[in-house]
Amino acid sequence: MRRMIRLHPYPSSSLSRTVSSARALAFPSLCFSKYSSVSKLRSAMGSYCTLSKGSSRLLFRQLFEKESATYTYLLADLAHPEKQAVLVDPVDKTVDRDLSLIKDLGLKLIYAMNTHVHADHVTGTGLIKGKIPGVKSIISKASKSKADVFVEAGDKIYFGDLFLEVRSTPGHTVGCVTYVTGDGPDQPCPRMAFTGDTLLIRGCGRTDFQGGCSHQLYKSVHSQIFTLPKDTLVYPAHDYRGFTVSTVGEEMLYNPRLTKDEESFKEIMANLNLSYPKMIDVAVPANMVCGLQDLIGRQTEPV
Ligand SMILES: N[C@@H](CCC(=O)N[C@@H](CSS)C(=O)NCC(=O)O)C(=O)O
Repeated sequence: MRRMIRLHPYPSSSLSRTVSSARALAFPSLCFSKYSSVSKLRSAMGSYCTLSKGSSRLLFRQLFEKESATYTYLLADLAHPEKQAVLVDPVDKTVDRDLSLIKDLGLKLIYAMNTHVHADHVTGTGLIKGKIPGVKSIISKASKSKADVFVEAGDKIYFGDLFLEVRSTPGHTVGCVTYVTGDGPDQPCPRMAFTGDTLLIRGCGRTDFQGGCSHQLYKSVHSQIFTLPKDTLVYPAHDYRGFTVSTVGEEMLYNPRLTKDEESFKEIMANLNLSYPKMIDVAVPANMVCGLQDLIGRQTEPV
């Protein structure tokens, strides 16, 4: 069953904002020598969509936590009277920074959501709930973790009049989901996919613990992410090499793992030889309760 998750129902507002140059910011200077013309490059990467009302009303920030190389994403609907906002994959160590930004920007945080049960850092969700009591935590039902709201494929998570659609993308963990900005005239264009650890830039999440499965990850990426428009922006939960954003079209062309056939992919994944995340024994139990166990006894700055 598809559900719409909206904490504060309100009538839609009419918009008369001028279209900004967000597209130029998203695609600063794509210029690869193998493409002899702009049109060839465009057909490989996906044609540009017309900027929507949703693009100008969306406030978007990519935030970084350097110890675990984790990205947290802040999204808000600036056209909504309350400027409702969500945080995707907050980290405990950077909660104060994130909440101070939210305060500076005059946003109302309504959801702290996770793409999955992380193994390398403790989620900031528990701390955030302690500091801003109305905030609700969100995670997938399949994660079997504790949270206020459990989501499944097809659910829409509203913040103001904008929404994130839930796509089930297991493989790195059983409960991994990808949150994708809405499809519609008043939603951001190009779309944005918050892929967690399912799809990384020129890589993907490991599949050797937490119910990981290479076959599932391959299927998830090909059926749930590579079927999005090619100009969809890909925002992962981690990057270890300094990349910040990619597109579906770019990953379909250049991802060294997911451009392979499934058998070759499985072989690559079986031979990654990565050491276990340093924090795994602390992070997984903490994240199974959305970081709430850490609340007691922790010294936190009031926001
Ligand atoms: N060295 C880091 C952990 C690095 C790591 O294993 N990253 C994960 C995502 S966090 S569980 C991963 O899937 N990496 C895929 C890859 O190809 O690097 C630490 O000790 O925390």
